[in-house]
Amino acid sequence: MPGPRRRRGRGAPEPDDSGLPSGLTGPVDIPDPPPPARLPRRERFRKGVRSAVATAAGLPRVLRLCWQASPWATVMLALLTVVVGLFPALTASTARLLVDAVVHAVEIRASHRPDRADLVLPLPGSPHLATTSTTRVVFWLAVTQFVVYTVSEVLTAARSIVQRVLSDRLSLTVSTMVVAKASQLELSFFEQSESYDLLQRAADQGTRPFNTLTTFFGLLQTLVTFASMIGLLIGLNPWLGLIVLVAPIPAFVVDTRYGSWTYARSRWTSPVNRRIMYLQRLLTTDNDAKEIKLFNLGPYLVDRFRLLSANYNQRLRELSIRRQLAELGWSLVSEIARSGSYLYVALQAAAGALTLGDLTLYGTAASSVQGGVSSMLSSLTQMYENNLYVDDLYRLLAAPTEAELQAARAAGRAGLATAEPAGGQPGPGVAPPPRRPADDTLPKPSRGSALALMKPSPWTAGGPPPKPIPRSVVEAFTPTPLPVPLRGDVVFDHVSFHYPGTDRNALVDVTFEVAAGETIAIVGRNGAGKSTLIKLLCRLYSPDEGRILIDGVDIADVDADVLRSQFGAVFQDHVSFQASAAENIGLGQLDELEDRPRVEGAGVAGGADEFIRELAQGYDTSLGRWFGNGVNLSGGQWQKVALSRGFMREARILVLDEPSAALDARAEHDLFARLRALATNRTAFYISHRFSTVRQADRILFLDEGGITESGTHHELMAQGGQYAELFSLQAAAYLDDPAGATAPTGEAGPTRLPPGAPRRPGRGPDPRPR
Ligand SMILES: Nc1ncnc2c1ncn2[C@@H]1O[C@H](COP(=O)(O)OP(=O)(O)OP(=O)(O)O)[C@@H](O)[C@H]1O
Repeated sequence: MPGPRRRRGRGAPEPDDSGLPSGLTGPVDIPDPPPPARLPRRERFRKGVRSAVATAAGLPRVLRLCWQASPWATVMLALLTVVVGLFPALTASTARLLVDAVVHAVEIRASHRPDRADLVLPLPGSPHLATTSTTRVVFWLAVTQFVVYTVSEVLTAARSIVQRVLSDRLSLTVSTMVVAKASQLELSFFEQSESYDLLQRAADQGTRPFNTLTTFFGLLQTLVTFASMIGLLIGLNPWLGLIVLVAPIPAFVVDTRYGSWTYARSRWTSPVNRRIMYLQRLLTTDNDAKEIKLFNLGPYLVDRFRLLSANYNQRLRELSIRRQLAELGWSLVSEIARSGSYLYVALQAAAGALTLGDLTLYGTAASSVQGGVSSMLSSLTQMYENNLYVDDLYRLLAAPTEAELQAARAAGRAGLATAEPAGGQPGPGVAPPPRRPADDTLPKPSRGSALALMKPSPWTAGGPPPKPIPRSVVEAFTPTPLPVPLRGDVVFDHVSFHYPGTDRNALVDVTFEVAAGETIAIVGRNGAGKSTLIKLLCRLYSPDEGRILIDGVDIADVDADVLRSQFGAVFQDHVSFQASAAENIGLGQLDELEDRPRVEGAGVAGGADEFIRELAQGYDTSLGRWFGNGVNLSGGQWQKVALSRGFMREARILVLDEPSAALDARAEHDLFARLRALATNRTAFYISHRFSTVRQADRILFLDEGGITESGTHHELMAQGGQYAELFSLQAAAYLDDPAGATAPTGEAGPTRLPPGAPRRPGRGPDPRPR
């Protein structure tokens, strides 16, 4: 089904749901999240049940994560937890026996009876009676109590150690999963601010799965303690047992309520938190320091950082204080119930209905049971709260990877029904456009559902994790191999594209063919779509419509890594790695990182060799000052290093996006000469605003508002007298100090006048100033 025609014009950024569309300005107050809808009692109950089920259902995935992190630590922690859970009952029973033995000894002394105690020994056959002195009994019971305490302490310490080990491993596993996942996602994922928030929440909450696990094991331990204690307590008085059981329930309700509030608040404040981190980065990295100082932005940014951080912390503090106060109120209710029942037992003991040992046992058991109930309930609350965060982790992990999306798109094109994966991927019943076999005629394919594939993913904004792309779809996809050796023919076949989150087409129906070995210059005014075209060629994004073919193979069907290994690229916003010069270049071909002759060869090709050799340690010199005492390079030198990295590969296709922006005229001239030499048998795409270089290309494509408006050699375009001719003349005139821009050098023929009637459109076209 044809998709809607997109507006051609400047795309407006999507409004940020946080109400703070800028990272630098806007209100610093964090508005309250919208109040949760007040649900009828029955609905609240249902919701509660659903939350409980979701919390319980979340447990197996946490256990799986723990098992993945360390199977032995998971098992050890489970065992130790259960064993440690038995000890409070054991300690209470020993204490009761000890107190009763002491009371017995005191009574014997007071009544001057012989000092003897009868012991019932649990031996096979009939109960065996042994007789000993009361002092001995007291002595051995005290020893037993010491042993019980000591073993309990040792086991508790062992559990803490295992817990620590598991926590570290789990944190590492989770953060590795998060960064690995981030590296597999499509570039489009990063275009949405919700994605960033989700990524940040998932990365920040690396310990949450572990908290769920410890809480769960804590719950188990409490259950064991609880079951053993409640038995002792009910033996004394069933009603007392009931009171201590029920008293902590209100505190649980308060806890649950605040648990979901805390999570809602953290979701709400996440965009603010991201802004705080952005400001922190601006203020602490050397790249940004120059402008921050020059424009004296430091005090403003610091102030904003302080205000945002203070508000953020205040919000968290408020919530925490409210929670503490509410919990305090309800714990007082529990305390009154506990003290009242203790008073009752004490009165019973005073009246002789219970022994002192019973009183001791009751004291311990009652506080243990009550503590147990509230700890079980708060464990459930914590598990519920942690589960909400763990959901974020799983929501991120469920985001389809680049490879999965490729498989889903291929299935869509082949007309296979795929299960509906949230996030706008093709679902059952999506009628994809018929894809034509690659041929020379290249009729225009119809608009299709591929647009839907790139829509912002609604699931990043909350809700249940998306349904994953079915394994069968992923496994059914077999990437098409590229021909070996690759020639490097490139065809754009009616390609249109818009960036996710915008409603403007960055490329509109772009069609052209490039023969292997051609050097193509792409020119056009700022924002015309030049870099976008290159990004699509490298498959950093997928076209909404149309196809891109390399040697007749649709790149949508090629494995992304295989495809990209055929490209040598330098981007406008290249990376300056804080690493040695050799590493900066060698990273262009990771498996050849250590191959120094090759690295140096690439350095020569990129024009960096000369100045690198003059550095103190040559190619081993550290570039940038983040780590160690490195050297800072000039913009042009960094660009030459990036260019050299692009030349590290034996790539069939070279993509240079404004490689000359920071180069002086001589350096650019040399670069282009080298490029021509290196590009023999290689296809090269060269984006530049410098027409003196551009004119040397085999062919020039002129882009305007996302479409190709002119194409040909320099001479052909000058003869056409179109936009290219106009802009070339403007730039040449600036060099020749001819403000009218009326004279125009054309190739080797020397300056000529623009053809009469050639359009002049001031304000359009690339920056005509000489660079
Ligand atoms: N990541 C992005 N998300 C949304 N819109 C984008 C993104 N990158 C570029 N655009 C928009 O797409 C259009 C084409 O941008 P592109 O970077 O391809 O232009 P360009 O011709 O390379 O410009 P320049 O000469 O300034 O480098 C512009 O309107 C730009 O605002």
